[in-house]
Amino acid sequence: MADDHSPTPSSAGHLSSRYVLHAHPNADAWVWAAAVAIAAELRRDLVLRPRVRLLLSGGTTPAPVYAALAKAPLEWDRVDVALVDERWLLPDDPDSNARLVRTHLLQDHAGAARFEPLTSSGRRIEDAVAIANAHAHQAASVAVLGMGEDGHTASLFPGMADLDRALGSRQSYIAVDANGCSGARQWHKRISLTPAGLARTRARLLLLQGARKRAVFEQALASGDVHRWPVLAALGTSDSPLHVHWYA
Ligand SMILES: O=C1O[C@H](COP(=O)(O)O)[C@@H](O)[C@H](O)[C@H]1O
Repeated sequence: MADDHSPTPSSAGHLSSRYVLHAHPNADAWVWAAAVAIAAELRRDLVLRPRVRLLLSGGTTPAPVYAALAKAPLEWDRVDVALVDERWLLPDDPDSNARLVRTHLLQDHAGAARFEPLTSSGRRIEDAVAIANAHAHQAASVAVLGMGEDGHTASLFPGMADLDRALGSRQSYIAVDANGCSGARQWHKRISLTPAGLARTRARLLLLQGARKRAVFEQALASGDVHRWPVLAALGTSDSPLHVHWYA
């Protein structure tokens, strides 16, 4: 399914009801539409619950959206911010997803939010995963996802030895080793949200930039093979589709 800005791609086939494509004319429109959409999901749940949960990705794409979202006038002191995935790095490491979120989201109004990094000094990866799974009992209002040009999302990489275990897991988070997956670069040891964890979030957004990523997404939809294109695990249902925000 696509919105007014863009025709439904014919290659989307039977998966077309599981996502909505929002094609934006430029970077500014993309940033503000995505930030407004995330804020709206949070605001909706803040009316219903004492605390709400927001799951965020790292990588090179989302920083400007996070900076715009930080300016949203929400009751941020009732928002728990957690990560979709993390490289096995300490939260203050410049290459960690936690550092990206701290630098770009936890500023302005959003500085009042409570942040739960996935890693901590002296914590073993098994303990980090157990803590993440305990926190995940509180269902998230919204998850913000990215996608690499290899078709990975969160830390679910094509060809990863742990991919089947991740796809079949009933846990929300697992530790993975993406050794040999070029998209994981030097950070092969990671913690990732699983499709089961993602299914527990009420809404999900995928942030994409550039013609290459759009082509990768189309290729994934045409193939339908989640092992080759793990981003397909992010697709929602016809009742709760994945919202894909894209600009060229
Ligand atoms: O390694 C990661 O990559 C993906 C995609 O990142 P991008 O640089 O292509 O935007 C990201 O969504 C994920 O959180 C991160 O750990």
